[in-house]
Amino acid sequence: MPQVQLSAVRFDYPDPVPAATGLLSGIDLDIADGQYVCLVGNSGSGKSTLLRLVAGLLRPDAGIIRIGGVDVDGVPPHRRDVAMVFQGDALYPHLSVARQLSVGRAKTNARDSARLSDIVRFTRIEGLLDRFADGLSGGELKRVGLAKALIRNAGVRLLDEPLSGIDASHRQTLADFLTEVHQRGGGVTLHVTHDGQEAVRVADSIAVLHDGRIVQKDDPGVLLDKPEHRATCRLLTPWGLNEFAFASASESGSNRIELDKLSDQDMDTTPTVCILPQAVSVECIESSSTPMPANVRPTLQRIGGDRWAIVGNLVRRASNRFTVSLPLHTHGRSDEGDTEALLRFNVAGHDEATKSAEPGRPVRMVFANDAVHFFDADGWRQDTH
Ligand SMILES: Nc1ncnc2c1ncn2[C@@H]1O[C@H](COP(=O)(O)OP(=O)(O)OP(=O)(O)O)[C@@H](O)[C@H]1O
Repeated sequence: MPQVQLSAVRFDYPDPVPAATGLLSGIDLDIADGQYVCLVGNSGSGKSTLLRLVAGLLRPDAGIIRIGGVDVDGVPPHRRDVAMVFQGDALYPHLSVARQLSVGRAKTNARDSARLSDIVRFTRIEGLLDRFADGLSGGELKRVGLAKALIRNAGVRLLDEPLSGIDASHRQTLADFLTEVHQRGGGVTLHVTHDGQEAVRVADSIAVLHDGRIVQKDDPGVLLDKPEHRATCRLLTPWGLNEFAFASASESGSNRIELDKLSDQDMDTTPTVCILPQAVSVECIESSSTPMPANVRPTLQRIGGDRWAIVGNLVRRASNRFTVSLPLHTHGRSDEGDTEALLRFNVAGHDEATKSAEPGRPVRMVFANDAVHFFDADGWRQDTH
């Protein structure tokens, strides 16, 4: 039963980059036996560090790590039933790839040989078996490192960015192979990636690491429908996420919400509104109407109980991608006057109204309730709107 549990795990390197909370400041993560979990987070958020803690290459400052229900504090890496693929894989430079794959392995039986040849085929390293590690490209090293880890047949597979540096045409096959290895081998796979879309494709469950904690762990569908933290939204919708500062709601409640430009310094300290680009339709307001004036603050308006609309000027369309500009005030700097700030708003529309929209005209974008998410100043979901 190689389930993996981290409880209140804290870790900082001895000379940490100054941070308010520390690198890993209280990780709670529960991975059941049989689960394929992707850990997503920004670069530098501590994903590789977390894998190293589970592997036993680092020791937590506080908290407990259990593998198969057993506290593994003080248990060395080779006694933890884990196999790890590192980002920059460490291979022996003076050994052929074929020898690297057999290092540390007892004599194989027929079943092991069949497994080995599957791994060699799916990682596409047949042509590399006689080569030495120090002559391999980054992508080739990655595939050999992956093969070496998978051959170990451990109960816990720790994969650090296993698909980065792999050709686009091979990524899907290799991703499918990783899930197949997981299904056949059982146990736990913990796969680190900064690519939210990769995570959605391969994982049973996605854990989002932000600010030293796991802010959400759930089925990919749940994360996409109900992101509990804006980090989830940002990581799982890296392209085309429309994010604004929440400027104000009207007195009558929350049916009209004024938006503002989200500046880089306000990214993590102000209430925000995220609008997903999926399932948005763009309607022409009137073919003869002139573009919207620049001094109108963009307003998100509820239309009916389950849809929202916002008006902007269509500036460009390419295939189904639209760029709509919203004239914005500069957030919090009213003393500087109404600076016209244009924001690109990308949508993916498919219906007839969307197809007839022409650049240079005002348009109304309409989206369903579940495409709009509100977050408080600390980034947590607000369901009151
Ligand atoms: N040995 C070390 N000593 C000191 N600081 C380190 C060490 N290794 C990593 N760090 C720092 O700890 C932070 C987290 O690093 P880590 O590699 O865990 O992040 P990551 O989320 O995996 O990033 P990426 O996605 O860019 O690989 C980074 O700021 C990194 O510079």
